[in-house]
Amino acid sequence: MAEPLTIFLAGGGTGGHLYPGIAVAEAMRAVLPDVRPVFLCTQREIDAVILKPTGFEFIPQPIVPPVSSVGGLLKFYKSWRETKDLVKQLLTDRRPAAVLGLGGYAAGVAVKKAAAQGIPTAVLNPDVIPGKANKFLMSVVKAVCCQFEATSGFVGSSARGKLQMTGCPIRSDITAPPPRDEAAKRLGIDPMLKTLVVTGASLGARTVNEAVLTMLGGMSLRGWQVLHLSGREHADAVRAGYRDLSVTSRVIDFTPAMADVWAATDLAISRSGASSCAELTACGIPSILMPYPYHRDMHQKVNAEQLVSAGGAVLLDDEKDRAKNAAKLQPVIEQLMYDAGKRQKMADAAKAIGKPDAAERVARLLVGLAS
Ligand SMILES: CC(=O)N[C@H]1[C@@H](OP(=O)(O)OP(=O)(O)OC[C@H]2O[C@@H](n3ccc(=O)[nH]c3=O)[C@H](O)[C@@H]2O)O[C@H](CO)[C@@H](O)[C@@H]1O
Repeated sequence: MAEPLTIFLAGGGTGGHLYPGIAVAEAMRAVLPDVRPVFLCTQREIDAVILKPTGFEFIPQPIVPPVSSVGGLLKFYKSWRETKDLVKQLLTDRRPAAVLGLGGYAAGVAVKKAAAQGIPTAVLNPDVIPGKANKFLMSVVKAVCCQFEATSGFVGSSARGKLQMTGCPIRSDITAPPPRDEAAKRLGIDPMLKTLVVTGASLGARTVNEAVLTMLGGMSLRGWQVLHLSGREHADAVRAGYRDLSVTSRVIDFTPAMADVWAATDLAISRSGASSCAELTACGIPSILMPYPYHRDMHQKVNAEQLVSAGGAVLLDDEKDRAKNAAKLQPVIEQLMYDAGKRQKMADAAKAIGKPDAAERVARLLVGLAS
């Protein structure tokens, strides 16, 4: 009997890196049932929280993020060396047929080492602007899987030929959404009310949470409820915030059931990480995007601009100040909440640039590289 094809998926540390990998792993199984995806993730708690329920094998690497201080860099180099030893062993023991980098600091060692050994490699690049790890890896990989055409303006001419506009892979249950009523029931929200979803991605976003709570203190929500995905770290503060408000709300710290969430969403306030953008467009959801304001390259803002220029979203800079953010948010929300026609136009525009089959495209590419 032929041995199953092992494929390494390297990266982690946030949902934004892991979920596209999970989507590709699921799609590879559909293309080739005896493929064996193995995740080389990080030791962060969120990685285990996300990967355990999938049933896919995962191996945490000792890698830590590079922090720009002498101590931080020393820690990073030490963890890089330890990760190199682990990866070297894994490449020998498990003999993967291909390696996919999922972006971020936890992808670098495995993709680089595999490429040096002649194993076919590719990276996912779902943000418009490639991150440091992807820039570092573009010269060694065979393919760079992108979500946005605009990425070609941010890479050198040698990498440009490797770009493939696959889209950002999305979990399969999200692209085949359940009926809205059933989703609302499972989420514990009222199916008769319209739903404003607030999300700061898998870890939550304190400034987004605070902006929304402050805004809600100054308005009433006729016919609407709020489903607030707070992030684990911020759940207590957000729950306490709603106690003082007369708003129908449900706070969930983190849920893997995003298919239910998006199926029940009428309007979203969201960060603009790559997967959030991919899900909002694939599902056709009108949104107000508040990009993460602390990255030097402001890549979430550039992601958001792609949805805005298509007409599917409104961009609102996060001023890192709850009162200023709330004051800017309120008129935009009020206008969209009570203008169903405008929401529908935005939903259609978002959907027009969505790529719901991205996972399958990347899976086929990877299986092709591996065989
Ligand atoms: C702060 C930061 O540096 N974030 C980066 C991180 O993604 P980060 O994880 O912050 O954000 P993304 O939008 O890419 O992904 C969030 C994912 O978490 C899921 N989700 C969210 C809440 C929840 O309760 N349950 C759940 O499953 C969403 O459905 C989505 O799939 O990598 C992305 C890809 O390089 C970048 O674009 C982001 O800038």
